[in-house]
Amino acid sequence: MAYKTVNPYTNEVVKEYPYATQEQIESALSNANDLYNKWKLEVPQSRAKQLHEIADLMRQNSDDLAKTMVTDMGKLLREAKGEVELCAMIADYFADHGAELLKTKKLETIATGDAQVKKHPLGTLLMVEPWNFPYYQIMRVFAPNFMVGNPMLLKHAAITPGSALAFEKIVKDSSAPDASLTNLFLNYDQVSDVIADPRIQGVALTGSERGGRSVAKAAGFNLKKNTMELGGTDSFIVLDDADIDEVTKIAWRARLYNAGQVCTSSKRFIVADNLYDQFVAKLKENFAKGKPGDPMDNQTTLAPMNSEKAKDKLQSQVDEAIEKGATLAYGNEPVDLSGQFFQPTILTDIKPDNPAYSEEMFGPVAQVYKVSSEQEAIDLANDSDLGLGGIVFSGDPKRGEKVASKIETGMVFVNNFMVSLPELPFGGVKNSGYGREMSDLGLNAFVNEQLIVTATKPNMDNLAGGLVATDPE
Ligand SMILES: NC(=O)c1ccc[n+]([C@@H]2O[C@H](COP(=O)([O-])OP(=O)(O)OC[C@H]3O[C@@H](n4cnc5c(N)ncnc54)[C@H](O)[C@@H]3O)[C@@H](O)[C@H]2O)c1
Ligand SMILES: O=CCCC(=O)O
Repeated sequence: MAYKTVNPYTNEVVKEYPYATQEQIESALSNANDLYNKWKLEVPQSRAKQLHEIADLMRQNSDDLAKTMVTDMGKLLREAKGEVELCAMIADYFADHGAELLKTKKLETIATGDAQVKKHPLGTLLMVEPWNFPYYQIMRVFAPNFMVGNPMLLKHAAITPGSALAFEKIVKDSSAPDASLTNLFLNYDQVSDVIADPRIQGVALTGSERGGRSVAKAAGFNLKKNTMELGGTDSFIVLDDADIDEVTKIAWRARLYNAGQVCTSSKRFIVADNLYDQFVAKLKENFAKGKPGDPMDNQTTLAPMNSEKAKDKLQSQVDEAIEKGATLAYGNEPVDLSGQFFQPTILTDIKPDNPAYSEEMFGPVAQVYKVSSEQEAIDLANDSDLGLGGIVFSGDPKRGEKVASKIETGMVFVNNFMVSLPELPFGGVKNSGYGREMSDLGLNAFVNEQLIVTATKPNMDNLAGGLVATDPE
């Protein structure tokens, strides 16, 4: 069995699903292509009502949807409900603004005729998604592309099949056409085959660098447009004039939210030397407060990790970091529960030759670095192959903004927690990937921006310097 829900709190195997059959794949591609041929003749506004309906259905079914996610990958129930609400907000946002953002743009030109860029759908897309936000990752691609008119096939993570089916059901229960989103339990070879199919016109992946490289290779070989939302080692810079009380209220949340399994979690805290001791002491105090337990229980504040495999990988990264010279400032004790719990852990004194310096740790482990100048903080933040997000704290927001603009990542927040909202572009640089999701940038990721220049009759007068054949006479 290929796709499997294993509850990471109880370790119970809840349900298993086989890989998709060739017939299922062919039927999904064919139905999606038929829908594309229908949608391309319609205006985006005609889909807004259906997208609002999907938002409403998500809100009405929030409890069940949230519980499905908790069973699949173990996040806290109240965080799961927050994720469902964010999905509904994203759907509402693109339903309200999609048509306006996709409207035809007129261009000023010396060419003969009226020039305009029209935005057409591209065709069917394949989205390949990870388990850490089982619905939100889908919705980031689904809502904008539904408005554009691109039908979608979903390949979700093998450990979150329940969430994949629940999202698909919401779409099918709405008045949106069934082929708007089809879930397929694909294996990696089937992913490559689907990408190669001429009916697929784009691929959106969120996941690891390794997964990204594989899928981008197949997309590149087949000349399919693609976006890659990959990992991060985001820094949280505390400048020497920062308000340490405000900083410490945010810092632990920025690391421990979703059991630390967030691409934009603050993974490297880079702290000015005058505030370092206070920062580490307060981080330890806050990390010690987590109450492990059943993620369905509202009293629990420390959720299990998503799987035994993920926990084992994090444990081996922490063990190696310590073996190679890092100081264990807090944590790394076993949690006395049978689920996949990892005690929040703080590592310091990590030198550049320690593998932990450059690896992404995808769980509740914070690295803290001491720096003696603003420039040292910037250099350390940029000394990474990844470039997703980041946070800068300063008593002077203008100074914080200046430092933020020197950080080589796709997103930086000054004096606050990073938030993801439909109107804000999301994405990274370097090995964190390329392209953006959400906002107008995400909406335009898979659009044919078609130039049309309309003249009433030919006029050669204004073509001097243009690429035209020389007059034979
Ligand atoms: N930038 C972002 O928006 C973002 C968001 C969430 C997670 N992430 C990153 O995702 C990673 C955690 O997720 P993961 O480890 O499950 O990622 P992963 O790359 O293993 O899996 C993500 C998806 O890609 C599929 N996949 C992986 N390799 C593939 C291959 N060779 N062919 C076809 N499909 C393949 C998986 O089955 C899954 O559906 C972390 O690095 C995290 O930072 C990034
Ligand atoms: O895990 C990555 C997405 C989380 C976010 O939107 O910040």
